[in-house]
Amino acid sequence: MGYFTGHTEDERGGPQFVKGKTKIGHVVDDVIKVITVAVTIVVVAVPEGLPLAVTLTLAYSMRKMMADKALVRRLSACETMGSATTICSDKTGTLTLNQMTVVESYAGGKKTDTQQLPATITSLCVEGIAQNTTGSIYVPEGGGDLEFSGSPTEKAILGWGIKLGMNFETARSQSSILHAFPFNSEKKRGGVAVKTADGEVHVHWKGASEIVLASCRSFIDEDGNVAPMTEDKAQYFKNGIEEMAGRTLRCVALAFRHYEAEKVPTGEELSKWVLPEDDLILLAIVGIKDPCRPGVKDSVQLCQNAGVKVRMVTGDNVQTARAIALECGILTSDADASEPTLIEGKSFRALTDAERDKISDKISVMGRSSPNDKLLLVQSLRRRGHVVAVTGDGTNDAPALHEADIGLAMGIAGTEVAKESSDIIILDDNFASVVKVVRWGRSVYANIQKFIQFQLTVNVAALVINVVAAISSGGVPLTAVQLLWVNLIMDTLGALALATEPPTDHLMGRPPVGRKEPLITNIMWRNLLIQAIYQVSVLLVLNFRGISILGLEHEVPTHATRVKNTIIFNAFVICQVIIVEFLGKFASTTKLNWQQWLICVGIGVISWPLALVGKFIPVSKTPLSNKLKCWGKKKSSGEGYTVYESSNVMVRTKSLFGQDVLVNVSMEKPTDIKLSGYIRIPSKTQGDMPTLN
Ligand SMILES: Nc1ncnc2c1ncn2[C@@H]1O[C@H](COP(=O)(O)OP(=O)(O)OP(=O)(O)O)[C@@H](O)[C@H]1O
Ligand SMILES: [Ca+2]
Repeated sequence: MGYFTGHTEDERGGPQFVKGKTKIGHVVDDVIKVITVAVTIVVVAVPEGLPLAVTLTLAYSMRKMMADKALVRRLSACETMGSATTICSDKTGTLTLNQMTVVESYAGGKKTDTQQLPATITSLCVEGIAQNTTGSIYVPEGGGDLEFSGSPTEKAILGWGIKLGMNFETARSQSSILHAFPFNSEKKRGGVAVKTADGEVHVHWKGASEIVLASCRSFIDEDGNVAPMTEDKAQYFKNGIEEMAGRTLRCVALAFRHYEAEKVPTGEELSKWVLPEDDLILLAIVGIKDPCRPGVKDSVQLCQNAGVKVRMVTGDNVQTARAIALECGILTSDADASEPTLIEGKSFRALTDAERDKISDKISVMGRSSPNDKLLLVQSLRRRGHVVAVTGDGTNDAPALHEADIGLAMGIAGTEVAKESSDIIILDDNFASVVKVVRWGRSVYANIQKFIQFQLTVNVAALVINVVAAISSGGVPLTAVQLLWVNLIMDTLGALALATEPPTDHLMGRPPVGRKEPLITNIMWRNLLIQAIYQVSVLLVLNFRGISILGLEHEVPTHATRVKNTIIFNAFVICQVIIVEFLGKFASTTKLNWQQWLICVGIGVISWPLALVGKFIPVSKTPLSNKLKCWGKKKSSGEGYTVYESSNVMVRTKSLFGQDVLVNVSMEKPTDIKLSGYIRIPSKTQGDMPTLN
């Protein structure tokens, strides 16, 4: 506008546009210039580096997390993990070592030493142990230690069998298996029906001690005779279990019953046979030691300091769970150990959804839980606004892993199905690695925040300077090339630099962001405004008064303007901590003398103490975005978060592996700037991309 009304000046100081005199070619040239600046300003204003930065920081941390024994399957899970408010962990294998040995046993109606057992008990126990197992024992040919295979619990029980004098091969050959019901976490027991050499049928059961005990009608006494399970005796065994469990032991009971051979189904029917599970005769109860992982206590403490509540959800006995929880610091004192802090899966299951929501927050330990109870707990916690991370290993943990905000599967003990439904696989099954994931997640979140703050500052400053200058004088101090260059640097180098910042310890010293906090916090707004205002005011002063301030009045006007603009550009860039000496002519800058350089550096350097001083300005707790509601950007407000229009941006970018990917950056929740979709665009060469949702 100013141009066509003759208000702008050309390089010789005369009007640039004189009606009838200025050539058409000139006008087109100048119009193109104006359009270039306009387009540049738009390019600068759009933070198109954001998806790149997000992808970069996620991909970078993903690679680093591999070293910390976490395999990330869904990229955005790392960032979500940073805002986790609670972790529901398994006990066996995650908090404990999963190295089990039988250290105590009840058999023959009392606490025993394996040596002095009557032969009837030993032979029945051996039969049950050898046949009712999914593990096996291998005897190395040249002698040496026996080799056990199977789950740790199975191995421990097989080991106890050896102590009883069992010879695995012989015991296996002495009877034949008719039908088996493999152990599962739902029923917490496994059984097998065998036919002995003399034609008898025995049904052996092995499983969670108090559950098996409840179906026993008799036991074998110290003389090897079957004796009825009186109330006294049942109580005696129960006390024994409680006492062992109280010392962190995991209790498994062995029982059997006779069955009429003629009643055993044949042919087709046999495979559908439901093994009889009542009227059992108790053979033995064993206490298995599975020590806490060293360092677990510290990891739990670390989580607590970070405001992340650790909960234990285990299939094990409530008392065992309690003892282990006390040992690793999930429970702090015996006083805690009452409902609902310590709860049994059964009672939790029996509640209604509303009742569950009332207590779920308080639950620290859930014992004797089935995989479905885990799911119920996760659902309830999520309804309470928690960001829930869940660990799981079994096939039927899949629903809970799926439902959780972050599902963590165990790499060693985990089944394929569990891994398939998880977001992250913990390769060494260790709880400490879970905590490391939290740390990485927080660092990812912080890096994205830093990048946004950085970009917004630069964008705001560049825009304001140019717009103000353009409106008032028609000329822009930062040219299109300069702006594009700055933009390039900001978007790529800025993304690289900030995305690859490693996590620091102080990340674990503050509470999690949870669901409610906006992505751009008030602190960020404050820092951003301070920097932007400083840069804008200094640079604008330079722009309008620069020539006199710098003492360039006596220079040729064109040169003076160039020096001034160069200073503005340099100061601007140094404000973003980047030096542009080598740019030379390309960005239409000229050589500066050392005093002029000093001014640039000086202006840039002031940004730094300013950032420190800024930290002392108090910031209100209510997110600024809430205060800005009236601006009409808001579409609807669900519980705890705000939904903005144009919430999804599909961006094409390159992954770290060099493939073209489409990234769907969802900004539905201010806390959740995340890759909600990640589609690989097929290319001829496909590297080993992680599978993403
Ligand atoms: N192979 C097995 N045979 C018989 N009983 C078992 C076997 N494994 C476990 N048990 C019994 O079942 C109980 C619960 O097992 P479950 O698989 O539900 O939990 P877990 O996976 O061992 O524990 P967590 O949930 O903490 O990982 C154990 O306390 C034990 O008494
Ligand atoms: Ca940009």
